[in-house]
This record gives sequence, C-alpha cells and structure tokens, in this order.
Amino acid sequence: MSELQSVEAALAALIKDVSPVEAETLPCEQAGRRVLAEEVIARLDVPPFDNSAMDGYALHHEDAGKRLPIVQRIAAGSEPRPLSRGTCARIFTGAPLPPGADCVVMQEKVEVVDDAADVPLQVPADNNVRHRGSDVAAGAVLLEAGQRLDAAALGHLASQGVMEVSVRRRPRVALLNSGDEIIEPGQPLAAGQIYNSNRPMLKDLLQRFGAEVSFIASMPDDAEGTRAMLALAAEQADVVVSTGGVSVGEEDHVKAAIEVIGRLDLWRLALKPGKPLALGRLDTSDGREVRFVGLPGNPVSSFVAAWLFLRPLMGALLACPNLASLPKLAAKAAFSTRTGPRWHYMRVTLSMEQGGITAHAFADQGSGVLSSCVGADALAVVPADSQIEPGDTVECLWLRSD
Ligand SMILES: Nc1nc2c(c(=O)[nH]1)N[C@H]1C(S)=C(S)[C@@H](COP(=O)(O)OP(=O)(O)OC[C@H]3O[C@@H](n4cnc5c(N)ncnc54)[C@H](O)[C@@H]3O)O[C@H]1N2
Ligand code: MOO
Repeated sequence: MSELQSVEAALAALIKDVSPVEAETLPCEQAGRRVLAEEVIARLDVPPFDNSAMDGYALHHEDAGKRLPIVQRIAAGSEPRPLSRGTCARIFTGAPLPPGADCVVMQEKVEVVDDAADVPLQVPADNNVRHRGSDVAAGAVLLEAGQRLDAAALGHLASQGVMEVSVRRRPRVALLNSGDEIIEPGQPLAAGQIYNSNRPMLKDLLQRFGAEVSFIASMPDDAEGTRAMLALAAEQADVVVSTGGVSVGEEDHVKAAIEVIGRLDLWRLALKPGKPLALGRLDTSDGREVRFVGLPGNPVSSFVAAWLFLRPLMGALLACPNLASLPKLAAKAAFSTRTGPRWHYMRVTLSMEQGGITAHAFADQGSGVLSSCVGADALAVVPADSQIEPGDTVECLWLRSD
C-alpha cells in the first residue's frame, strides 16, 4: 500500500455497498434537515381554488374600460357569489375569484366613484389570477425520496396539510481523536499541549451532513488503548471517524489498530492536505460491519477530508443525492501555485468580478493553518504535477451548500 491512491478511487471504495439506514416517521416540525425516505404525493391542488394575487377588483375581461357597480366584497376565507357581467367585486389578495370573473385589476389602477369602479381600458383575461393547481396538482410528486427537507420543502408539505413524514434516521457517528497532547477547552494548557480544535469542527460538519454524533471520546496514545476505544466506538455507531494518528510515526496507532481489529481498505492518498487518510471497517459484537474513516490530525487535513469523504458517506447512508458530491463551479485563479504528486485542495474565497467568478487563495495553505478554512467559500482543485497562474481557470468545490 505504498502507492498514493486517487481521491476518486478512495471515495468509490468508501461508499461501495453502503446501505441506507432505516426510515422513521417524524412530525414535520421535527423533520427539518432530514432526508425523505419515500416520495410524497400531493393530495391537494395548490392553490386549492382560483384566487386573486392583488387587492383590487374582480371582473370579466370583456368589461374592461367600463364603470362597473361594485356588487360584492370578497375577503380571503369567504365564499364568493357568482358575478354578473357588467359588474365587479371588491376582492383581496388570496380571496377566491367569483364564478363569472376571469381577471383582477389592482386597486391602484381603479378610480372608485360612489359604489362603482372605473377600470382601465385593457385588462387581459387571467390578469392577477392564481389558478387552482398552478403550483401543485393533486396526484403529482410533491417531493422526491432523497430530498433534504429544507425550509421551502417544509412549507410545501404544510401547504398539503401533511403532518408527518417518513425520513431516514440520522446515521450514528462515533467521533474519536488521538493525541495525548490534545486537551479540551476549559483546562489550562501545559507545555506542549494544544486544544482539541478538530472535535467541535468535525462534530459540527457531521451534524451539518445529517449525522447524529452519538459517541465522542479521546484515544490514548498507545496501541492497546487505541484498539479498545475503536472497538467500543464501533459498538455505538454506524460509522467510526477518528482524527489523528494515521501517519507513519511510532506514536501513530490508529491505522495499526484497524489492521489488527478490523480491515484496512485503503491508506495514503494523492491529496494535499490529507495524505495519510485511512479507510477501513470494524466488526461489532452484533454482527454489523461499521465503516471506519481515519482523518489525519492536522486540522486543515481533517476539515478538507471531511468535506470530501464524510459528506458523501452520509449521502450514501441517507440515500441523499445532494450530499453525494459538492457543487462545482469554474473560477479564475487570483493566485499562482505549482503542485507535486498530490492534488491540492486549496481553501479559497470567491468574488464576482467582471468576466465571472474569481478564486482568492488564503495566503498560508499549510495543513495546520486552520485560519485558512475560516470563511472559505470553496476548495480550488489543482491537479497533481500542474501549474496555475493568475487568470487560469480552476475548478472549485462549493462549501456553502448543505
Ligand atoms: N515522516 C512523516 N511524517 C508525516 C507524514 C509523512 O508522510 N511522513 N505525513 C504528514 C502529514 S501529510 C500529515 S496530514 C500528518 C498527519 O498525521 P496524523 O494523522 O498521524 O496526525 P497527528 O500526528 O496525530 O497530528 C498531526 C498534527 O495535528 C495536530 N492535531 C492532532 N489532533 C488534533 C486535534 N484533535 N485538534 C487540534 N490539532 C490536532 C497534532 O498536534 C499535530 O500537530 O502527519 C505528517 N507527518
Ligand atoms: O496531508 Mo497532510 O494533510 O498534507 O498535512
């Protein structure tokens, strides 16, 4: 396993044969950000009746240009009477159109004289009318299976009177970190120690990708303790994620532990940052096989590899196509760089400039420099053994989506 593996090959190995987690039924108000396990079919036409898009006057378009007596007043929520030709109805936004009317003139364009309305000369049929079923037709697919329930999707469900939905349960992830030098915020720093930045960062990313972080622990920097903690973590979770301890030093026990108590599928990628990433599996006492992702300890390596690997892994477990890959966009580089044998995933901010999108690289792209991830809009992907000059086009992976 000395060859560097491609990101593509590693991702394919990671999600191969991953089965989606089970479905559960949840009230809609608890289902935000969850992924639909089944498609939802519309029960109702939306809007359920023809209605007015404006506060104004409803009439038949052939009565345009006349002075029309105002013969009824239709508020939202009321049931209109049929409208005779040569008359009009005062109507409000969202109120049902009366039978016999086919258009609405907004009140700003109408002169009211006594109990009659002078309407403009030309009013096309359908003017300011929202037709029954124009948004959603009953029987049509309202939302597809695999759709993440964002704000608009939740509104769409409510517009149908839907109160509960079948969604994937959140995949349970055990999050471990290695390194005796790593301590938690709240404790004073002794010489040589650093705070655990990867734990809250990875926890937040995992939750954002749809996971429940069900178990969090630190692994001791020894072989036996590392094996015991990995085995315990696997019992609690669908996926075990660790950070640190996957490189080549004799203090790096994680990869070796996986080789003893589980199986190592792949190690070392042509990826900068993130080279020593390790992928494998662990067996549990109840006969389950749990995926293992060993992220490198350098904070930036963990951050980048989480976007590249943990997000699509959650996509496979949740059967959610949007999580399978990051949105791509082409940008003009505002930087120069040269790569060696690894593909470089550079943290960039994006700006709109004449001629399109420009990518600005953070000045220090070191894998320990976490400030290069704060405020990053995208990862600019620079292939191995290549050179980028300002103005060259680079492919960027957008980090602002779910
Ligand atoms: N001789 C070699 N040394 C290294 C190689 C190599 O190929 N040959 N690879 C380097 C690369 S690339 C990376 S990336 C790192 C990854 O190593 P590990 O995954 O074993 O990570 P650690 O050694 O445990 O830690 C690396 C670095 O990150 C800090 N760290 C670790 N965990 C956390 C945490 N939870 N929060 C904040 N910071 C953390 C740790 O203190 C180290 O500074 O290996 C290179 N070495
Ligand atoms: O792969 Mo390491 O992440 O370059 O520092």
